[in-house]
This record gives sequence, structure tokens and C-alpha cells, in this order.
Amino acid sequence: MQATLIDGKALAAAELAQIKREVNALEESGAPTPCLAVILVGEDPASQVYVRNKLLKCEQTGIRSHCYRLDSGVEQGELLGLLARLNADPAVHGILVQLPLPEQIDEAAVIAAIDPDKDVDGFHHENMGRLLAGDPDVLVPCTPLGCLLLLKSVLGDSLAGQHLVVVGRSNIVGKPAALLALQHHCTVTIVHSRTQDIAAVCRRADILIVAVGRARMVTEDWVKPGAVVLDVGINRVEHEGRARLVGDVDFDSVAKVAGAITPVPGGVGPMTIACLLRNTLQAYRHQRG
Ligand SMILES: Nc1nc(=O)c2c([nH]1)NC[C@@H]1CN(c3ccc(C(=O)N[C@@H](CCC(=O)O)C(=O)O)cc3)C=[N+]21
Ligand SMILES: [Mg+2]
Repeated sequence: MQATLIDGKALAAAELAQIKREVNALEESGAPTPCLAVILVGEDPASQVYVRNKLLKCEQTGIRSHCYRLDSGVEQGELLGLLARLNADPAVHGILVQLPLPEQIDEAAVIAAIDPDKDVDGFHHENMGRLLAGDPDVLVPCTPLGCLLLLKSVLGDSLAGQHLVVVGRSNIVGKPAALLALQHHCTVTIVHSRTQDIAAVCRRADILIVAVGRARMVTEDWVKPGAVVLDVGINRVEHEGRARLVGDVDFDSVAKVAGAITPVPGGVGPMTIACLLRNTLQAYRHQRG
């Protein structure tokens, strides 16, 4: 391997330490404590792990959190009722509904029911629109925001003129990552399952962000020597009879050609959570004026 390993865990720890200092300062000034409400529906094991991590990081930074665990069979009306109460509660500054939701629940309707000012995921259409319009104060989805911080840690503050290719076009990662990169003056390409000669397009990237959910899809022949590669994928695979996490990037082969690369685990994932807390603080400040 010749690529520099991008240590998302360390960068996230630094980010959390900074958030903790800011929360402490609020505390000392006598201001109320920032508070995040998390809603978890059902028993999806991956969701339980992610939610536990989020609550743990809240605790570490002094952000108050409250987790609402709802039965997998809960009716949509009950979930919407809870959201209405959280929207109206001035002591709650951020609301996160863990996805995916059970099939009887309309995800779009749930996201639309969150107060955009408390939408720390940045998934509400109002926030998506503001990101598209280039509003600098908008709440930006946590994974793309984490990617941006990781890129700046390697490349410095300016990403101007870099050709950034995003693999995947989801509303929660691919599209907002592309918009955020565009705002930072990158030349942006989005590729997806219907793209012709996807490897050739990726090979032109100075920066490659991969968010497709297919284990080890990106191999070394997709990567320009020296490129920065961010792997958003979290895939659980069997390896020698044991469960293991791998990304969407074939790490061992790509690390031979890339200039820098994020590992899985320990790359984008921890930064996603740090950015969730960053967004909670941003939402708090906005609500407090
Ligand atoms: N409303 C909503 N907002 C989200 O931001 C959201 C969501 N729903 N649903 C699921 C995805 C996924 N996601 C991750 C966050 C942290 C790690 C993370 O910390 N990963 C660790 C490994 C954790 C493990 O062991 O599984 C790492 O990469 O090092 C991974 C994935 C947030 N998501
Ligand atoms: Mg994510």
C-alpha cells in the first residue's frame, strides 16, 4: 500500500472535542443545553448499532439526547404525532428519524413532517432546496459534510478545480455530496448504474466518493494514481466464516494506486456522527437567534 490512510476516527474525535468545548461554554454561560431527539422504529440490528453510537457521542460531548424507541408495527399517525410534539418542544433542537423505516410507513411523509430548522439530517425538501440554491446556513446531510471535512484534512481548504466524481445518486449521499463539492468549486460528475464505461469516468477523478452499497465494487483500475478516495459504503460480508465490514471500495487493491483513502470501518462513518452533533449545535444556535 502506498496511499495515505485517512483516519476518520481521529478526525471525528478532534471534531467531537471541539463540540464538547462549545457545549461546555454554553453551559458556563447559563444557556440551556443543546438537545437531540432520536427516533428508532423497530429492531433492525444495524440501525440499533448506529443509534447507540450516536447517543454515546452525544453523552461524550455533553449534548442532551433522548431516544424514542417505537415498535416495528407502529402506525404512521403515531410517529407523526410524536414529531409534532418534538417540533413544538423548545427544549429539543434537533430531530433524527433513523432510516430505513418499516414498509407501512411513508418515509417521505415522515421527513416532510420534521421542522426544517430541527432537521439535523438535512433530508427535508426545504433544506435540500436551500443546499441546491447555495444557502451557506443550511443544514447539510451528515455523510456528505463528513466527506467534505475529510477532504479538507488531506487537500487543505481549497478544493477549487478538482475533478470530483461521485459514484451513486441517492438523495442522502450522492446528490448532496455533489452539490456540496460544486459549492467548493470542484468540477463534478455523478455516475451510477446506467453510466457507460463507469471505470473510465472514475479514472479521471482527482477525488472519488463512492456511495453505492455494493461490497468492493471499485477496484484499482477505476482509480487515477494519486487520487483521493472516500469510501461511504458499509457492507456486512462473510469472511472465513465471520461477519466483517467492508466498503464499496476494494481497499487492498485501490490503496496501491490512490494518494489517500478512507478505511472501513474508521473512515467516513465516524465523521457522519460527528457532523450530526455539529448540525445539532448549528440548529440550536439558529433557534436561539
Ligand atoms: N436518519 C438517518 N440518518 C443517518 O445519517 C443514517 C440513517 N438514518 N440510517 C443509516 C445511515 C448509515 N449511517 C451511519 C452512521 C455511522 C456509521 C459508523 O459509525 N460506522 C462505523 C462502524 C459501525 C459499525 O460497526 O457498524 C465506521 O464506519 O467506523 C455508519 C453508518 C447513518 N445513517
Ligand atoms: Mg450515511
